[in-house]
Amino acid sequence: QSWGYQDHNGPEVWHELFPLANGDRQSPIAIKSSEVKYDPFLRPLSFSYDLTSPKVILNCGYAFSIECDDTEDRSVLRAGPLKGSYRLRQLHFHWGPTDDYGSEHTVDGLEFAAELHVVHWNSEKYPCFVDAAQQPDGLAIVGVLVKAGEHNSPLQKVINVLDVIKTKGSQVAFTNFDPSSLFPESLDYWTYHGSLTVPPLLESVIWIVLRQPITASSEQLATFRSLLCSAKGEPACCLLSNCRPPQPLRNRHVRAFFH
Ligand SMILES: NS(=O)(=O)c1ccco1
Ligand SMILES: [Zn+2]
Repeated sequence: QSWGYQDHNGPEVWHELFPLANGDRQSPIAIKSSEVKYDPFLRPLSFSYDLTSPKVILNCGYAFSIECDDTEDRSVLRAGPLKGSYRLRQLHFHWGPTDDYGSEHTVDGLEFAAELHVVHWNSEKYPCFVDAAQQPDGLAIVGVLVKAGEHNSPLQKVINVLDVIKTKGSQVAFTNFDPSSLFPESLDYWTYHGSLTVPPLLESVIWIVLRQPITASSEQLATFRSLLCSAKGEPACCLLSNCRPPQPLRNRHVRAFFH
């Protein structure tokens, strides 16, 4: 694709090709816990994931993603801030060049080493992901902050295959994996209306950012950075960072499930 995360094609110039970049419900955002509002009508998150939904792990050039079979309602996210049920589509990570930053959402000015995104689409209202991605309530993405620290063993299953998908466009079978094995113990969350954080930056996402970070070791985080954004046969170019900085909140409020 034409865009990326380097100076010549990164987040600061995405607006030239994708005008939504300057929209009024862009993601990520800087969450300020003193400005969120507890909402007693928010419900606990409810998810049910089928181990066999994940099918392949893909190096898409700007990240690696675990792509799931979303041809039926086998793995879904419900309740929380959502109306209806949202079908699991894919999960992927964002990271930075060092352990000091790499998350997309920040909390009280704190940047985390990485961030997991678990992407779902509103399969009750829309026929497919691409249609849902055009609607204001089409997508629900769970964001999980990743702190540098203890080794993360469920994550190691993912990391072990990254050497087989080093170059952009490569993929390998990846199944029998439970995405919720990557969730923290607490499902406390903040929620707000935002967008995809990569082009085309569509403003169709109900964001659900978990308050409790998970950890990953420095070695595990370093493996993310060893992925290449170049295709096989091209000069090697490491994917050192793929995080978009926080965007203006504009006329939005962040609600909290907890208080
Ligand atoms: N980074 S993200 O989760 O907003 C996303 C999902 C699909 C494209 O971009
Ligand atoms: Zn993402």
